[in-house]
Amino acid sequence: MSHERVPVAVLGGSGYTAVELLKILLRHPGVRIAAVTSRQAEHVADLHPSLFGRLDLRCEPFDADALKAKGVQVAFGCLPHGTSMESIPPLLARGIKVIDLSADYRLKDPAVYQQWYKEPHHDAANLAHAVYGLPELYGDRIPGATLVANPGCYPQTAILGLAPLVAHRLVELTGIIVDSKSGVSGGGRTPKLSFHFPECNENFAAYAVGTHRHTPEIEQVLTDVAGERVEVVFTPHLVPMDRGIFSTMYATPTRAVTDAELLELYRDYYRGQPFVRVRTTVPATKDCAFTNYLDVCAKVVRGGKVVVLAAEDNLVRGASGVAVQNFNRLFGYDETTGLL
Ligand SMILES: NC(=O)C1=CN([C@@H]2O[C@H](COP(=O)(O)OP(=O)(O)OC[C@H]3O[C@@H](n4cnc5c(N)ncnc54)[C@H](OP(=O)(O)O)[C@@H]3O)[C@@H](O)[C@H]2O)C=CC1
Ligand SMILES: CC(=O)N[C@@H](CCC(=O)OP(=O)(O)O)C(=O)O
Repeated sequence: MSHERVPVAVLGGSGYTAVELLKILLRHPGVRIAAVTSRQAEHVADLHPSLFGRLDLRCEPFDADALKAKGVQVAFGCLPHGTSMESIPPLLARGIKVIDLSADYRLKDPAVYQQWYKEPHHDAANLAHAVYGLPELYGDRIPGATLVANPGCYPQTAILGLAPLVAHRLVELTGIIVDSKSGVSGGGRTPKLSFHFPECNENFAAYAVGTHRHTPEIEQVLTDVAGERVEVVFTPHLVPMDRGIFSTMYATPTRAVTDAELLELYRDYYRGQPFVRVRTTVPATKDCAFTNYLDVCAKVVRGGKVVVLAAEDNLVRGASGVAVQNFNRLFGYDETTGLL
């Protein structure tokens, strides 16, 4: 298929997901970066020296009319949740599609959003038609979407790690344990005390125990996959490394299973999916670093529990890579364009 390059905008240009996205978009043959918005009136390469000589563009303030006038067809929202749902409605109203990397349009029920995000949802109208952008599960819904809610970083490891098991009811659907670890870039570039070098270096700790806002996202999608309520205990940890997420999931099988059966099950479930690698060996964050791959391996251990191990790069597969996967589906490109 031959395409004109699609003019795109990146919102929240100074952040980590934005720079990762810009690097991918620069090597995408079907994209023209028409605008980068930021509250900082800087050249993009001054905010991100790694883009020096690669992108000659000044950041501009967010203005939906100005983006429309530039012919922007799709905006990638790299903004914090809360801010995102303020910026997105004027874009949609002007016919600009949006791939939102924030969590604002992931949870179907605004009351659940308020419960876990501790603020009311302000855009229920657009929430109602947002498509959850996890291509391996909802790929068919993406081409016709106007608003794609890019999935969360931790949730992708848990959802893709557990989906084959819950889809086949091979494990009990409640009490599944999701024990996750993230590198510090998972917290973004905006400074915060716990990400300050002396605080997190040589340190390892859990946070948001029992309260992390990715819990309802994981449950919402796995419940959809199972067709019955799934409940997880999700505990995130901060690891003193730059990037990567590793999740270990523990589930109780509903009948005796073997490693060979699990391998077959996962291979079948992800057949034809270019970015999920079903492994026979234990994955590691370095195996997926700087790539859009999510590696997964399921094993039966002593006592009969099933243990699932999943690894990804939080900034690529966890955010900007999967956003481009969604872009490819929206605009009819091969799913892997720009990503291999
Ligand atoms: N980091 C990760 O691994 C992942 C992040 N995400 C999500 O992607 C989004 C972006 O994350 P990330 O890039 O890490 O975050 P960063 O903190 O690195 O960047 C966010 C950018 O948003 C802009 N911004 C911040 N506050 C405001 C505000 N009040 N009003 C307007 N703009 C604001 C800033 O850009 P500027 O100063 O240029 O205006 C800032 O650089 C978030 O919603 C995050 O939850 C999703 C998956 C993984
Ligand atoms: C290490 C760290 O702080 N991680 C972040 C992940 C945030 C993130 O990226 O959230 P979304 O995927 O929902 O946008 C956190 O736990 O809040």
